[in-house]
This record gives sequence, structure tokens and C-alpha cells, in this order.
Amino acid sequence: MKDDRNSSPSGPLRVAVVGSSEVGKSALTVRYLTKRFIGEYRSDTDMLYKCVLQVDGAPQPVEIMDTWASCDESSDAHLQWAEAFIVVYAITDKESYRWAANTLQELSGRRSSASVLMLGNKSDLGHLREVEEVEARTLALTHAARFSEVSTAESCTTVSQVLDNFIKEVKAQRNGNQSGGSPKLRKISVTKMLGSLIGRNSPPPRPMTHLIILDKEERNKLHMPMRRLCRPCLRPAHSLPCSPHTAV
Ligand SMILES: Nc1nc2c(ncn2[C@@H]2O[C@H](COP(=O)(O)OP(=O)(O)OP(=O)(O)O)[C@@H](O)[C@H]2O)c(=O)[nH]1
Repeated sequence: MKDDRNSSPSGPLRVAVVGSSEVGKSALTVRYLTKRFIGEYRSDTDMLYKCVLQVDGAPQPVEIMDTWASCDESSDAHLQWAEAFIVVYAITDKESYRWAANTLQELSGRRSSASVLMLGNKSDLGHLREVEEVEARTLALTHAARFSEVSTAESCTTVSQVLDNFIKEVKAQRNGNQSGGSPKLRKISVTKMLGSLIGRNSPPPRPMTHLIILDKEERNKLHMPMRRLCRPCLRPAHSLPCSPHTAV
């Protein structure tokens, strides 16, 4: 049954990005929020991104948690925290598809009214494909989940469109309005520009309102440790020598 404690119309939409290791969860999340593709993104804990989106003509706070795949399935904390889930697998990795299938099953049983989007990532690697699109699409349909294949590496536009539409649907579902047909989502309010901190040859960054890496309160709720990040490159400060960047 759905936990409605985070579903207040005025509260942030909480979206968890889940999936097994190396499927591209971090790359996808950062691509969506900044338009950048970060090829090597080491992570060993969850990260929470807070931003404000323009949804149906109104600013909507959204929290996206890029989860860390540390075990064979999504944790209870993730399942309870979010009201919507993006379940990612890599089309080149059958094991990751099984992980995603198990998670869909779990969500159907325990969070049956949550919005779910199943994403087959790395579609640019078609020659290494291990998961057929029709099989995954059928599975998603069985669980009343949305489905898309994407290449986070190669198509920023597709990633943006698919996630924008999903978040729009999540909001509509929260408001009990499934009709859709509203104006396209747009990010608003630039108070932090990640791009200028990442690289001078990169394209302009996508605006974000806040980037917060699991504040203490959220961490406590999830019973997970805090970790330090290097603000410019968004990598764990303890795993890479980020000097002269400043760890936050
Ligand atoms: N070819 C290709 N590689 C991708 C794509 N998306 C991500 N990758 C690569 O896949 C690897 C894993 O990406 P991550 O974003 O770190 O994956 P993750 O799911 O967050 O991994 P964990 O932190 O272990 O849970 C990296 O080497 C990325 O460059 C894609 O669309 N195409």
C-alpha cells in the first residue's frame, strides 16, 4: 500500500532512481538535471538532488534520489521514501534486467499506487544487447509502469523528454488529474550553475535551484551515513583527489 506521508500537494515530489550497479543511474540523474554526461561517476552512497521544476505552469519542488545499488534489491527506506520510482537497467546486462523485474514486482506488491517508470539505458550499445525491448516493455505494461529505452550517453533530449513527462504524470496523479495535455516542463530559477564548476569546454549547464546531497535530516530518516562530496565535480571527496576543488 502506498505511504501517503510525502504526497501533500504542496510538498516536494519525491522520485527514487533505483537499479543495480553500473546501469547508469548517476549518469542519468546528472544528465537530466545538468544536461551533462559524466562518463565516470563513482558513488558509494545515495545522493539527493533538490530542484524546482515548472510543471503545468506552476513551480514544483522535486527531490530526486540517485540511489546506490549496494545489494540485490531496493531497500525498504527507498521504497518508503519515494512516491515515484525510476527503475533503471542496462539493455546490455540481463542481470540488471532481472534486478529491475524483481523491483517492479516488489513495487507492485508494496507500493501499488506509486508511479513507476522503467528505463532500459545504454541503448547506444545495441550490438551488445542482452534484453529485448519488447520483453521489457511487456513486463512494464504488466506492472502498469511506463517504459522507455534511452541512451544517457548519446541523447540528452530523449532523457529530458521522458523524465519531464514522467514527473508531469506524477504530479497529475498526486492531484488526481490524469488528463495531461499541459505545457512542457521547464527548469526554472537559476541560483546554482553546476556547469561553470565542471569544465570550460562543456556546454552550458541546465539551471538548478538546489543541489543537496542528502541533508542530515533526510539521512537520519533513511538511517544512512552522510558523505562528503567535491562540489565542482560532484564526486565523493574521499574517493578521488579533487584538489583544488573544495569538499562540501
Ligand atoms: N554506453 C553507455 N554508457 C553509459 C550510459 N549511461 C551510463 N553509462 C556508463 O555506465 C557506467 C556506470 O554509470 P553510473 O551512472 O555510474 O551507474 P550507476 O547505476 O549509478 O552505478 P552505481 O553507482 O554502481 O550504482 C559508467 O561508465 C557510465 O559512463 C549510456 O547511456 N551508454
